[in-house]
Amino acid sequence: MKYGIVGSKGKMGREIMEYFSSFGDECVVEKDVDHFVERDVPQLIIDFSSPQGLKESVELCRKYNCGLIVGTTGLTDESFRLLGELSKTLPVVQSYNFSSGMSIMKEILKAFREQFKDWDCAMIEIHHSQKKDAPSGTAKMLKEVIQRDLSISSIRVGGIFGEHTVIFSNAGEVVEISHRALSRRAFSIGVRRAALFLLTKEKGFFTYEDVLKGVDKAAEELRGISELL
Ligand SMILES: NC(=O)C1=CN([C@@H]2O[C@H](COP(=O)(O)OP(=O)(O)OC[C@H]3O[C@@H](n4cnc5c(N)ncnc54)[C@H](OP(=O)(O)O)[C@@H]3O)[C@@H](O)[C@H]2O)C=CC1
Ligand SMILES: O=C(O)C1=N[C@H](C(=O)O)C[C@H](O)C1
Repeated sequence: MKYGIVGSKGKMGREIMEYFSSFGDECVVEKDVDHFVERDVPQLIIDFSSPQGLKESVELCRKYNCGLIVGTTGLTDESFRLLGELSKTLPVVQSYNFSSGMSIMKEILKAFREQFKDWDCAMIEIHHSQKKDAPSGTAKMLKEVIQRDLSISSIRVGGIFGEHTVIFSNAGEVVEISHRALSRRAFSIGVRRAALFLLTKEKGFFTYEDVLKGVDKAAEELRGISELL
């Protein structure tokens, strides 16, 4: 596939380019703050930049008439308004966490949140020291899943790729539900799944859970990508 990346020189941008190139995918548009390269027309744009960068991604999607994958966190109401507008005519996949383990953690929390309703609850998220936003996008997303008010502690240290722990405790016990990314590959694998899903859609707003539900094995085999599963 031919794709473009906004945030191409960033940590995730470089990881995605490396992973996608192992499938023969071609990055034909690169965009950063002072960098723009256009080698061909992309079939989709991938945004791992900043809320400001996302505005540029939306403009690029209109220019190339192609879909958008958004991994950027710290999005504002205005960001979601722009994505909602775009999704009326083109497909958009947005997620604050493209790892499949995090989708499973969300399912676990959905299944058990009711049983923990009388327990205290708090969250800790730990990321590398260069991360700009706090709390992380994933922490905000998990808070929505848990459906209650809780405190989130954010730690920024070293090169940690991303750790999220939800703690339930009462006077006598503690239950912790944790996810830890062991490398950025955990995210880029999900981004490529989302890209293959996006290419089958004409328009609409989708989450990564929609991608996981909608990935059709037969269609994947037809495209020769069954090694992804
Ligand atoms: N959803 C998910 O699964 C994941 C999400 N993320 C999120 O992805 C985003 C990027 O993370 P990461 O790669 O670590 O960050 P980096 O700071 O390493 O990279 C960000 C990149 O975006 C570029 N950028 C920033 N603003 C603009 C703009 N206005 N226009 C064009 N380019 C811009 C920067 O360009 P320049 O260098 O020129 O400033 C840089 O290359 C963050 O929001 C992070 O939270 C990260 C990992 C997983
Ligand atoms: O900035 C990061 O690195 C990450 N950001 C995402 C977030 O804010 O939740 C996802 C992941 O934890 C890595």
